[in-house]
Amino acid sequence: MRPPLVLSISASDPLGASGLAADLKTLTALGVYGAGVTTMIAVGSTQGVRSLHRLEGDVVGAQLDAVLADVRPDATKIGALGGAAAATEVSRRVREHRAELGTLVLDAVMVDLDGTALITAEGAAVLAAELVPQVDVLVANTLEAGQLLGRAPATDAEGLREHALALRELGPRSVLVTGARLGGADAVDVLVHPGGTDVLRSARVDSAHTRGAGATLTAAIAAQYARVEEFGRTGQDDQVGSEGTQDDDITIIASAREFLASTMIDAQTWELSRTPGTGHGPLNHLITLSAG
Ligand SMILES: Nc1ncnc2c1ncn2[C@@H]1O[C@H](COP(=O)(O)OP(=O)(O)O)[C@@H](O)[C@H]1O
Ligand SMILES: Cc1ncc(COP(=O)(O)OP(=O)(O)O)c(N)n1
Repeated sequence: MRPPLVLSISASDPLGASGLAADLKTLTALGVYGAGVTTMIAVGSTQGVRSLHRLEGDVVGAQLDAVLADVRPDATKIGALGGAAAATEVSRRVREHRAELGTLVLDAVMVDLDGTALITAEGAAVLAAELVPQVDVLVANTLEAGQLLGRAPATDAEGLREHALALRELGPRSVLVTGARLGGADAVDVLVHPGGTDVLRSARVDSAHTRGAGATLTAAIAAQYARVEEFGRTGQDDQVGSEGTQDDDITIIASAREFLASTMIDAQTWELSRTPGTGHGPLNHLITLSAG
């Protein structure tokens, strides 16, 4: 027996709100073993990122080599890379091990919710040219989608759809462009997948605790793919083949969005910071463990 396993390749933050910490908590909450490769330390807090410390490319490469020589992920999530060194090492390992990474989910992390750039221009270029074409599922917010396409960010749902369609032309099987930054009563995301285009809406949660939403969503997506893979492996669900089905993307992404909403609603009343009422706090990733 082996548990469903997701490899997260992400940055670390000391608050544990985003990046690797958010990923590992989300994976734990969803019953999936999480392995983690660190790309960068993003020093920050509820008040935002103070400084970025990118790991040398060979340190990122060595972590990838060690973990991939040892375990076979059911799904892999790529998050913040920080710069060209990590992006190049990750792209190379993805090319070499593509068939052994399970479903590959890319959170195209470029800008955080405070507007801080989390990747250099050179890193973003490697991400766009080398990684985007190789992934199964690409998730980008409006700024990231615009940057990947060299266009102005979308300003409405139709723009989200156009950008998702254009990004899918670059190679991913499915593309989710998240539109929370557009405002409005609902958080609207657009998914373009093999079955068509879907507008996914959920009630906007009015909360100061939204840091790490994209990280949490993409970790939850990877977790659901890993669980589907495990069902296929253990024969627990004969409807799901080991390669999944074309309808999996919409079902899995909708379910990951529901998980995200529950983490956001539960953290709404948290008072975590020494300076309440300022900044952006984390979600309650462990909602499934605390629910009575
Ligand atoms: N206030 C909110 N209420 C409900 N959903 C939200 C809210 N903010 C973000 N989301 C959802 O969180 C996910 C991540 O979106 P977004 O914040 O755009 O990404 P990122 O964290 O990468 O910038 C999306 O599904 C988005 O709709
Ligand atoms: C260390 C670290 N990794 C990733 C991010 C970006 O996370 P994301 O959820 O995409 O966006 P925010 O909601 O956190 O802006 C990050 N901020 N830090």
